[in-house]
Amino acid sequence: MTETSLNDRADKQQAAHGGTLKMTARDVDVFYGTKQAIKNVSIDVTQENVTAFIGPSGCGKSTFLRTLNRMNDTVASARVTGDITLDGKDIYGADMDVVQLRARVGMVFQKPNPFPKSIYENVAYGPRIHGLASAKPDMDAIVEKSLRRAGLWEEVKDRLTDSGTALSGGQQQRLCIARAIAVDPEVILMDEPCSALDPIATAKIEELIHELRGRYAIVIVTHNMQQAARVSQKTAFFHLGTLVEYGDTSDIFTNPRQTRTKDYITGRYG
Ligand SMILES: Nc1ncnc2c1ncn2[C@@H]1O[C@H](COP(=O)(O)OP(=O)(O)OP(=O)(O)O)[C@@H](O)[C@H]1O
Repeated sequence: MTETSLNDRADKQQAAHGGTLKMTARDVDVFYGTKQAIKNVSIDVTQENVTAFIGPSGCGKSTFLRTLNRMNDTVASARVTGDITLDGKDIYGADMDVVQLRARVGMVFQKPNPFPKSIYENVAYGPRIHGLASAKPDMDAIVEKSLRRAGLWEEVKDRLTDSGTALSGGQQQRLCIARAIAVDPEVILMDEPCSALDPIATAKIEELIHELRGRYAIVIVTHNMQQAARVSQKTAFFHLGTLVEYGDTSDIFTNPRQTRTKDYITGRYG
């Protein structure tokens, strides 16, 4: 295929999705036992955009986020149906290596959860189990690069042997982001990453999200509509397990098409 036609194809893909398609979900249902938490959700996650999932408590944002790296597999009662792909490949397919998948689609949780180990070890652990570094200098380079990308290097470079749990909450969360980055992910899922942080630590994480945008496809669940407006380019509004509306963040917040979205963003419920 000529370079021109490859470019044409890429342009068309961009036009179709407002970005390069990274993950797709089609007709996804999630059940906990007999209770249905997600109903028929279809959405595209694009490379260049930060995608925010918003909606009232219990609407299924976290449940849906966790389908994107099969984190729901760890919940015995959870059952997922429908199709979810990463670079066109079915992530629920029999030949998908779940450990590999969770490195490619990393996750940062609501409460910072560093291992009770040194700062260095927190970052080096993943690359070690995935065999990404063959010698100490390689590992040192991965640890430094990951901490730099997470905006933490300057604060910790002289105390890499200190425990990760001794850092402030905001630093711990950036350490968890560095840990996700260390295994070279393609997508980073963030489940309310700032809800346990003060406003200054929150601002740093938001700044970091801006810096990481494009290098990684990012999906963030947030309760905070201002945060969604600040950090994302695409927003998905969930209500009672359904995806009510998905579009450009600017449209969702200024010109929503659905009454339920409008009611939520104007504070009528939530
Ligand atoms: N492990 C579980 N077992 C059973 N039900 C669950 C489980 N996790 C979530 N649920 C239920 O699934 C529904 C969706 O929950 P989920 O946590 O995904 O919503 P959410 O929008 O992320 O809520 P919040 O904003 O409060 O975190 C809720 O009714 C919840 O009670």
